[in-house]
Amino acid sequence: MSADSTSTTAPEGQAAADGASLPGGNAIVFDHVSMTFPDGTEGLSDVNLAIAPGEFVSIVGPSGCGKSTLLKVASGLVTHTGGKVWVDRDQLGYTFQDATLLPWRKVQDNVELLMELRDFPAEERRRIAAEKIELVGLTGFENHYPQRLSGGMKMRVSLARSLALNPAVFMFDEPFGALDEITRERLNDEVIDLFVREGFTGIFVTHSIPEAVYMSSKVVVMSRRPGRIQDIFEVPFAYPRAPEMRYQADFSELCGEISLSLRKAIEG
Ligand SMILES: Nc1ncnc2c1ncn2[C@@H]1O[C@H](COP(=O)(O)OP(=O)(O)OP(=O)(O)O)[C@@H](O)[C@H]1O
Repeated sequence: MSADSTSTTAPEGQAAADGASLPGGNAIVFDHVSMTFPDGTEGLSDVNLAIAPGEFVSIVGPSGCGKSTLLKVASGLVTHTGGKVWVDRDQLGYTFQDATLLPWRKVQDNVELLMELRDFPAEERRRIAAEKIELVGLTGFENHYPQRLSGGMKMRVSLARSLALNPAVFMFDEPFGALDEITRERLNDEVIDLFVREGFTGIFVTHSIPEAVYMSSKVVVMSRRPGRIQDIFEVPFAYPRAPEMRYQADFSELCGEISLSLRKAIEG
């Protein structure tokens, strides 16, 4: 069902059980969205952004500008105070900076968690979990507890857990910020691989401009708080992407343009 978290009824003909019938056929639409927290802090102001199915959009912006708030508004974790949000919340996947695994559950049981909450039959849960565990390269680790996994492996479990519900829209809130560079680059490639194979729409918050360009079909730069959309950059490189792309002149040039925009955002 399409969601407008102001809980007003969607205009006739726009309520949608699938992304195809969201406004303009988009997978997610922010229409003049603003968000003021109860203490009066303005998190977002007049955000307008439409993301088409199959796009991978990274969001960069000054610290505290409202990037996480934007994802939370989309997922319904917080309710926006103005405008409209359109997204099919039944088909949302979400990974956070912290893998948020339950320490007392083995890998298999962590991956089954969201399916359990949705009452999937046990046999189906096991089958889908095995499939997704294989997809993220963790076959053989099903019976390990999170404390025996590296940071990168924990993130893979978190990805598998979200992938189990086959999300049409997958939101990533700085998922690899705490990892070392090599692990981070490897996971970048794995997410791109999943994106190409699974065909979801991606929204990826990061502080790293090269990571944003490497992953995305578009990079959105937000202004400083209250966050607005300041600039949108098209990324002209085809998928799948080769790690060497990071050393190409046109890649560096685009990173430079985005960096300039970000500097303007920070300076206001
Ligand atoms: N519950 C809340 N009440 C009041 N203010 C809040 C609340 N949650 C977040 N904020 C404020 O809203 C602003 C946006 O926060 P948000 O976490 O979305 O920023 P961000 O761009 O993701 O930051 P960072 O890049 O540092 O992770 C910040 O100034 C933050 O302090």
